[in-house]
Amino acid sequence: MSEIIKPYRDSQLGKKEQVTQMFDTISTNYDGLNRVISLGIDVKWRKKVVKIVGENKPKQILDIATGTGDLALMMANLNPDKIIGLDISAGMLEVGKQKINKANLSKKIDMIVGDSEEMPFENDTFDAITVSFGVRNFANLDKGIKEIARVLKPTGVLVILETSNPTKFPFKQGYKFYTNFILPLVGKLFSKDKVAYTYLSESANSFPFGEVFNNILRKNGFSDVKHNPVTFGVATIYTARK
Ligand SMILES: C[S@@+](CC[C@H](N)C(=O)[O-])C[C@H]1O[C@@H](n2cnc3c(N)ncnc32)[C@H](O)[C@@H]1O
Repeated sequence: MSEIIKPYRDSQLGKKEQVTQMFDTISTNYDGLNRVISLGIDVKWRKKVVKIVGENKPKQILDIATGTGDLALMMANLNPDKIIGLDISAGMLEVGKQKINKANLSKKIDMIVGDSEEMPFENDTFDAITVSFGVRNFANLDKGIKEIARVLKPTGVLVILETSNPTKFPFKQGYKFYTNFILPLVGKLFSKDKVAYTYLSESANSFPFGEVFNNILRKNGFSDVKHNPVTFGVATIYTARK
């Protein structure tokens, strides 16, 4: 089992509490910094996720670790009956709710505070579940994935977008430099939480990706697991069924 990466080295709090505190703190400038540090490419990746979800014509969608709701908002174009965005950080959800109200989508998208590892839903509730840049922040990854399997319908689809590490020269070296030096520097200069972007890059560097993550999905209740690296492997889109 790999080392558990937490945001604050000096804090006695567990990962879950630290992650909640960190995202609450950075919530108001999360969107702006997100676009900058991903050079805007995250929008392209999210579109791919929406396309896969759309192929399944879902009526009930759950976006876990929805944050400020970017993916939930994009999935409204699929015209499902309901989208629920769930997140552990009330601060991130507050920013998301403002965007949803502005887009006049508050009847279509509900934003609720909740923990991916213990969700307030019946078994077999959702036709599609998405998680973008959320799973590497879970305190207990196995528990979170099992819980997703529980609330997904037997016919449903899980789509996960998460950072991964390019394995080929020169992208591997370029990405390491970017995440080890540029990302923490941008965070130190512009974020309200000086260590947040160091945590985000450390957690990205240590997250199990590709076939290793596929096996974590299989072990916790999923089959038909596929993964598709995007932009030289900087991120990966995983799809799976129960
Ligand atoms: C990097 S942000 C991603 C937000 C959004 N999905 C996006 O793509 O921009 C990670 C989010 O995961 C949330 N999170 C972390 N652990 C969680 C948990 N156990 N349950 C629900 N949300 C969680 C954080 O609060 C944060 O909003």
